[in-house]
Amino acid sequence: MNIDLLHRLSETLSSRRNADPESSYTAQLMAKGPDAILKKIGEECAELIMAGKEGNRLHVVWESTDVLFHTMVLLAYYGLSIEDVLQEMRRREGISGIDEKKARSA
Ligand SMILES: N=c1c2ncn([C@@H]3O[C@H](COP(=O)(O)OP(=O)(O)OP(=O)(O)O)[C@@H](O)[C@H]3O)c2ncn1[C@@H]1O[C@H](COP(=O)(O)O)[C@@H](O)[C@H]1O
Repeated sequence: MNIDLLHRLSETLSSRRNADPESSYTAQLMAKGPDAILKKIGEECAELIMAGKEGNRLHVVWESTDVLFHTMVLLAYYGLSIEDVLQEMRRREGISGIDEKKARSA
């Protein structure tokens, strides 16, 4: 994964928070508020599920990118970035899924 690209994209998305809604797709989506972003994530997740069911690898990559992009828009909306997600992934590194499940239910 090209982490620099994700950091650059995070910065761009963060700069869209107070941008003119007419100036970009992201600025327009953010101006509509969290419900609009969440609706978009829901739609993109549904499209990813359909792509996964059909088994078209290119389609799976395309829809995964849409899900990741819109998730990053939500993060930026709340003043977060991909770095916050990477930090959580680093924390989980080496923790088995079973340990994580126990930690969540504790
Ligand atoms: N990676 C993306 C990206 N992925 C997907 N999309 C947009 O997400 C939307 C996906 O929604 P759909 O597939 O449903 O397409 P749609 O029907 O056009 O969308 P809706 O009108 O229904 O919302 C499309 O409009 C895509 O253009 C993206 N828009 C922007 N980026 C990146 O974000 C940066 C900032 O974008 P802007 O703020 O828009 O300039 C860009 O430089 C890109 O690097």
